[in-house]
Amino acid sequence: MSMMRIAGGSCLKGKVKVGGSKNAALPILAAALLNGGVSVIENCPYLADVVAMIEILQYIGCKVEYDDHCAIIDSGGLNDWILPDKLFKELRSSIVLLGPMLARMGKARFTYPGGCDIGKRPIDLHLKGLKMLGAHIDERDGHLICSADKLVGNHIILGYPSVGATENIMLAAVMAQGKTIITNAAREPEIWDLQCFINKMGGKVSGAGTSIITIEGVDRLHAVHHSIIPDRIVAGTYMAASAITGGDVVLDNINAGHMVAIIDKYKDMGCDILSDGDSLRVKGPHRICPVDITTLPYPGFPTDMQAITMAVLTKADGISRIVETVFENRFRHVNDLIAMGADIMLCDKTAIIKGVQELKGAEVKAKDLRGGAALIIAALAARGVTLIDDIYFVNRGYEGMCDVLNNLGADVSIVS
Ligand SMILES: CC(=O)N[C@H]1[C@@H](OP(=O)(O)OP(=O)(O)OC[C@H]2O[C@@H](n3ccc(=O)[nH]c3=O)[C@H](O)[C@@H]2O)O[C@H](CO)[C@@H](O)[C@@H]1O
Ligand SMILES: C=C(OP(=O)(O)O)C(=O)O
Repeated sequence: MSMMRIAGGSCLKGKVKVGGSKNAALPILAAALLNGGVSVIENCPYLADVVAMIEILQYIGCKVEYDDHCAIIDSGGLNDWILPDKLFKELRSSIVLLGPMLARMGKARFTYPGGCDIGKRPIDLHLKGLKMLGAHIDERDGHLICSADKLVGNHIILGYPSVGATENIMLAAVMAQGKTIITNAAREPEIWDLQCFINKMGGKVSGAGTSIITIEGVDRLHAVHHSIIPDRIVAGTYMAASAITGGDVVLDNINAGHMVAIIDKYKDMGCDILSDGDSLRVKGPHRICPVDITTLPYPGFPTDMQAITMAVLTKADGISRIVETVFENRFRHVNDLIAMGADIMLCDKTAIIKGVQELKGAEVKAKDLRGGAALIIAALAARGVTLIDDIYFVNRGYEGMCDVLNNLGADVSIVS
């Protein structure tokens, strides 16, 4: 297994070109099943989760070419309704294949999805929504068998604005008979990007970005060409790297409008942030100011930035509080930060972070994607060398992170 070795202490300076969003690319790859034809998807990041999603599409009969961040998918040959267990468990977004599979094949057999181990992550809202569109679901031997003679639009009120459930219902409803309304839908930018993709292939979806999404079912869709939105969490991670090292980093190819909650918080932390819409210049402060954060669905502060921002706050000039409201087990990075000299106390959903003068290098282990990224951020500012084991978690969400950080002046390498 690979480890990341980071010799801390460099002040990061330079430019980063931010790639396409993982969480937008994955449902859009799933949506490529719907048109039974060609989808050209640009700015598609080269990440472990994207590779797994492409392998699933190939397994069930699609032709896929992937080169230079462009995926070309021909879903005309879709011929299998049994989704491969091992690949399905490699990522969370495999579950959003269910909606398009029902729309195209009328059935699907699948196991429970994978993704970061940050809570129970049930799929009840997905299944309830699909049942309301006419799907039948049976559980047998650890597999779910889902079928529908036809899908019919309905009014679905989500008990929680789940990102994945909103996507799955949108995808199933695109070719359903009649109108579907999703109330209390997730409002994340990745949902808006999915709506753009669906509409470019001839779908009729409106309202993404608000909590009410309307889908008018259509009979057929056509070929589509689309470019994925920038990854706001990757951008936020390099913002954190600049903040904790007192650096001066320019983030190119971002959408500042998708990052308002993150930018506001990093300004409160003392960062000097200049934005011109699709680029951001982030200058880290001399001393980081403590802040209080509550993670919330969009447009609130994203849970995916929680661990990363906690790493920055370990060096703040005072006490910060972070309340994690989205996932019930997303503090697994805390003990490793403590091993690096951080002073953090956990009390149920709240982490109390007392800033310290200095972090020190240590041997630590990534437990999930953003928790792993948080350890990298802390290590950049720590005295001495940090070794981060199980670094493969980070490859699920960051492309070429070692090179990006070294280009900014860090001292990072992968060791076996
Ligand atoms: C691939 C992807 O896009 N992943 C993102 C997506 O995950 P994901 O789509 O899994 O996140 P959800 O919005 O569905 O989950 C939010 C909360 O709802 C709960 N829930 C969800 C579905 C369900 O059927 N029942 C239920 O109880 C979850 O356990 C969790 O506590 O949104 C999360 C919240 O912004 C992000 O952290 C993830 O990075
Ligand atoms: C939790 C995340 O991903 P996933 O939902 O794919 O596990 C994430 O991107 O931070």
